[in-house]
Amino acid sequence: MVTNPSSRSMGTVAMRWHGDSLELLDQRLLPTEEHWITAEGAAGVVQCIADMVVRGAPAIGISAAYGVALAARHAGADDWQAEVSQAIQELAKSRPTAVNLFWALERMEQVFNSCDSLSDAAKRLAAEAVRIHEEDLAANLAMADHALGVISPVQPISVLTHCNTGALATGGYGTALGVIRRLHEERLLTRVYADETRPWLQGSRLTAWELSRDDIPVTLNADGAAAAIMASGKVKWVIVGADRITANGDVANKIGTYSLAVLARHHDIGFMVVAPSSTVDMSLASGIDIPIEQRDGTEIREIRGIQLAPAGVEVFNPVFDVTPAGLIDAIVTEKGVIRNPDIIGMRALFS
Ligand SMILES: CSC[C@H]1O[C@H](OP(=O)(O)O)[C@H](O)[C@@H]1O
Repeated sequence: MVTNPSSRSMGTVAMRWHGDSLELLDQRLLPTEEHWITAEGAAGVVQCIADMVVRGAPAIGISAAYGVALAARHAGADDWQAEVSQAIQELAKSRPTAVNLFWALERMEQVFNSCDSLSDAAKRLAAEAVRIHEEDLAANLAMADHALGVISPVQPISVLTHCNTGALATGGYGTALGVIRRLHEERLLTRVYADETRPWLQGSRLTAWELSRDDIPVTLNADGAAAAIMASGKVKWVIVGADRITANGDVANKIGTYSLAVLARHHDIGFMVVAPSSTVDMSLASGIDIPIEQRDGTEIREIRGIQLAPAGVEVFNPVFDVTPAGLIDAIVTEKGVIRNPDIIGMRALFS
């Protein structure tokens, strides 16, 4: 029996699996509209990932896994192997930076390679996608436990976060936002400062929405205000997610993360990265090897069709940057914590 893991996670969810169809909450429309899209087969999932209906490294991987399951479900009896293979290839092209996508597709491909009939593939690929989803939720809960051990606050603290790493970006609960959620549950959180996260505004549109829904105290700030917030002594930790972590502990995350790490070091504030092991890519030696997605300049020139800049002005829009391991105090995964990450610490946990 294929279940919907989202039904077991508390509160906000990004996706709903029904055994034969996948619904995605359209994150482009939040916070003003809660609209669910039914993905039209694997091609529909590719479109939803590329257009950022669903986004966030773990959520992309989970959605892609469901996309492969849908490909098997919709495949023709004669050509099912070619159709599923093709779907895996198309899904792999949907976004380049978050390694969770490729990790999930590899897991699905392994199952697919051992299937001997279409009905076997349809059943087992759906079950594997659900497992990937469930494991991600469990990893988030485990990471929150580990992170609390690192922070070990004796009294409530305020923290600063960037982008959206919550239930919307994952299989549920969240990575960095899961840690923040746990601090709140333990009454150890005074307030979250949430960077608005230009240009796509994951912070203002998604994080502020998620936290407000759960009555977690949040103050939204322009990205440029982070330095002043840190200088004021208000925050003890900067807590962020990741899209890819390389063998030496370098971290690709939403554009603007690197500058936060520099600022945190200057102000002697802890800098924590929270990500499941599916975000770790030990095949890349360092962050310089990470493919950084460049998105269309329209994301900076306009907001929802409203012109913000001279039409056609040249735009530089890399949507991720790389934070060098040396600026990170702790990488928290469900397998454990790497303090002051380097290749030795990474290998100790991931090889
Ligand atoms: C726990 S999500 C990791 C990550 O995904 C976000 O990117 P995007 O919204 O472009 O998919 C961001 O970098 C988050 O930190």
